[in-house]
Amino acid sequence: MVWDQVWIDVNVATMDPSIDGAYGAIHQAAIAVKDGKIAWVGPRNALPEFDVLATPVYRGKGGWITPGLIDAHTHLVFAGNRANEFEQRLQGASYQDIARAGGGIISTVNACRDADEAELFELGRQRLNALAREGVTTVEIKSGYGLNTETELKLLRVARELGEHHHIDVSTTFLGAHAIAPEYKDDVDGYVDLVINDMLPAVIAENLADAVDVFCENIAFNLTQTERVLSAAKQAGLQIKLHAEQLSNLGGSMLAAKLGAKSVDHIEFLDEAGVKAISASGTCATLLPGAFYFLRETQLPPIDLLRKYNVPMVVASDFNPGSSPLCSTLLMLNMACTLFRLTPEEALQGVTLNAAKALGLELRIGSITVGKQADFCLWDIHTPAQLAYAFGVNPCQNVVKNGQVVALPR
Ligand SMILES: N=CN[C@@H](CCC(=O)O)C(=O)O
Ligand SMILES: [Zn+2]
Repeated sequence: MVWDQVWIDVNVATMDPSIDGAYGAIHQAAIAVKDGKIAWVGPRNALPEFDVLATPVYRGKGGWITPGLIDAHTHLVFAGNRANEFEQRLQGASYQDIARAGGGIISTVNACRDADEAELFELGRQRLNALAREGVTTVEIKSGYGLNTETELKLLRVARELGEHHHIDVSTTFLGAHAIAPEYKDDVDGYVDLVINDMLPAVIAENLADAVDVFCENIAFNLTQTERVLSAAKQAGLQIKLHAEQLSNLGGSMLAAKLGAKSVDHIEFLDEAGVKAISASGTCATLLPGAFYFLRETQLPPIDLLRKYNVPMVVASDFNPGSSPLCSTLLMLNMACTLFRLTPEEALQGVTLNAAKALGLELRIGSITVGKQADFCLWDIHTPAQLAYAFGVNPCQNVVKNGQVVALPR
């Protein structure tokens, strides 16, 4: 047997639900890789004979291997920063006050309209490097800071180019309905027409989006407007997801469930009826502890209800300049446990297999399973719980992407 590489002297948290036990763990394990895929995984003493002269063998010194981490909700391509609003909020202004006064998302929109693609690409590359150092191998990147066709296309082109020039795979999401463009502040439905009839066709023509998202909220788009955009996206064959129940309960998650959304995101104000609806539709619940922590204006999401109805919980950074300027998926693991009381295993599921589900990629990534893409990380830890337990000293030792050991950016 000749494989491309073999890993031994490791413990493996496969995150594969078909393997019994916490984390789908295999202790004293081995992994074999062939043609960019997982070819074999199991106990070291069951590893089939292989040609040791022809096969590179990596020793993990008893560390743990997990699937490559997936950050399934980011707004990572943006220019400018909103530290001034951070100061305003610390002096008593709310996120909604600032948005209603013409700041918030619109502040970043102005910066993005002025920025060129090269500047946006370099900013995005640095942020992807930060996530890559923490073992992230797939990232979702949304647009939503253009609010005109030209700039929404610019942001999505940059997101696509980042995926082409970085080892991290990028899944892109069109979020033209992120806020009402200043030019349409008195004609919201007119702006929704622009999103559906002008932006969406242009995004599709250049194949720039894998999914479409909307911000359904009292400072953004109501249920009717949200349904118009998501229905148009579905009709065009794109996956849909929704920023829902972040600051209030408009019933966005119920609508998303009805339309078969891959995920509803934030959901701090989600109620039991909404949880039952997303459970029935197989929609994932994307938890964004960074926004909860940074804004401190919302309430805890209904974790016990999500558990009760077996809703797949996703954990993501929501990295963006306004509500979650926290570019760290490892920090989100810690916050998912310390703030939202997830178990370390639930949190790790949230950045592996469940995150893959939220992106429609669970057949390809998210667990260490024979036939899946060989995306995995070696960590200098004694138990997988350490990934959520401690923060600040990065335990990531090696990253394998598509079966290639990658040189992590310094
Ligand atoms: N709430 C909507 N969108 C982002 C925040 C965007 C911003 O404030 O720039 C979020 O997911 O939190
Ligand atoms: Zn977001």
